[in-house]
Amino acid sequence: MHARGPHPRAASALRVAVLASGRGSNLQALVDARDAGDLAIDIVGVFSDRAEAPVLERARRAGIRATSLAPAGFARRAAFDAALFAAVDHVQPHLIVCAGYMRLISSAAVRRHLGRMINIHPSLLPQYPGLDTHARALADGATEHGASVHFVIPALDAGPVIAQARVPVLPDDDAAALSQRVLAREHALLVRSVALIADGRIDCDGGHVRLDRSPLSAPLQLGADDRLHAAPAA
Ligand SMILES: Nc1nc2c(c(=O)[nH]1)N[C@@H](CN(C=O)c1ccc(C(=O)N[C@@H](CCC(=O)O)C(=O)O)cc1)CN2
Ligand SMILES: NCC(=O)N[C@@H]1O[C@H](COP(=O)([O-])[O-])[C@@H](O)[C@H]1O
Repeated sequence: MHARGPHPRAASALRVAVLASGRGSNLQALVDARDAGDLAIDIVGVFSDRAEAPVLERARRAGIRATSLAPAGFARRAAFDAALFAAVDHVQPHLIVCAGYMRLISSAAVRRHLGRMINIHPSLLPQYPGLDTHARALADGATEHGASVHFVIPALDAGPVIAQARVPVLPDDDAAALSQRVLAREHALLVRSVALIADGRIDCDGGHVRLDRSPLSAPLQLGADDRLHAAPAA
C-alpha cells in the first residue's frame, strides 16, 4: 500500500465513540495504542447497554466519558436506539466503533451513521454472522477461523469488510480456546483498521470499501507483523 497524504482532517484527531457490552479488551487496545502514540484518535465516549459492563470501568480509568442506557427502559428497540445515539451524537464522533456491542442496531440509526460506523466481528465474514461464531465453526469442522472489521449496514454483519485476521483451528480446540486465539488477533486488527480510517486512507463509498480512494477488491489481511497487507491475488 503506498502512503498518501493524510486526510484533510489531519489537523485534528479522529473523534471516536465506542459502543460495547462486555469486558472491553478491544476498547483497551484502542486506549493503549492512543496512549502509546500509535493511533491518532480522541476517544470521545464509551456507550453501553449494560450498566455493569467492565468496559465502562476501563473507560473511566482511561479518563473517557462512560455512559450506559438500559434497553428495559424503552418499549421498542427503535426508541432505545434513538436515545442511545442521541447521546452518541452529542459527543460529535467522526467514527463509531462497535467493539463487542451485543445489540442489533435499528435500521434508522444505522442509516443515520452509514459509512461512519464499523464493527469487529469474531468470524471470517461472510462466514458465521451473528452469535456463537466459534462454536459454529468448530461444529462445522472449520480448519481456519478469525475476525473481521466491517462497516455496519442495517443487515446484521453483512457490511463491506475492511480487514480480517486469520487463525488456525487446532484439533483439540473448544470454543473458549478458539475465541481466545481469535481475540488475541482482534486487537491489532481493530487498531490498524481504525488507524487507516484516522489517516483518511479507508472510507466507504456507495457500500464499497475504498483504500486511498480506489475500491478495495478484497479485505486487507493482518500479517504476523501486526500490520495490514493487501490480500494475495487470487
Ligand atoms: N444493524 C446492525 N447492528 C449491529 C451489527 C450490524 O452489522 N448491523 N453488528 C453488531 C455486532 N454483532 C456482531 O458482530 C451482533 C450483535 C448482536 C447480535 C444479536 O443477535 N443480539 C440480540 C441480543 C443478544 C444478547 O442479548 O445476547 C438482539 O439484539 O436481539 C448479533 C450480532 C452490532 N449491531
Ligand atoms: N457479534 C459481536 C461480537 O461477538 N463481538 C465480539 O465480542 C468480543 C468483545 O470482546 P471485548 O469486550 O474484550 O472487546 C470480541 O471478540 C468481538 O469480536
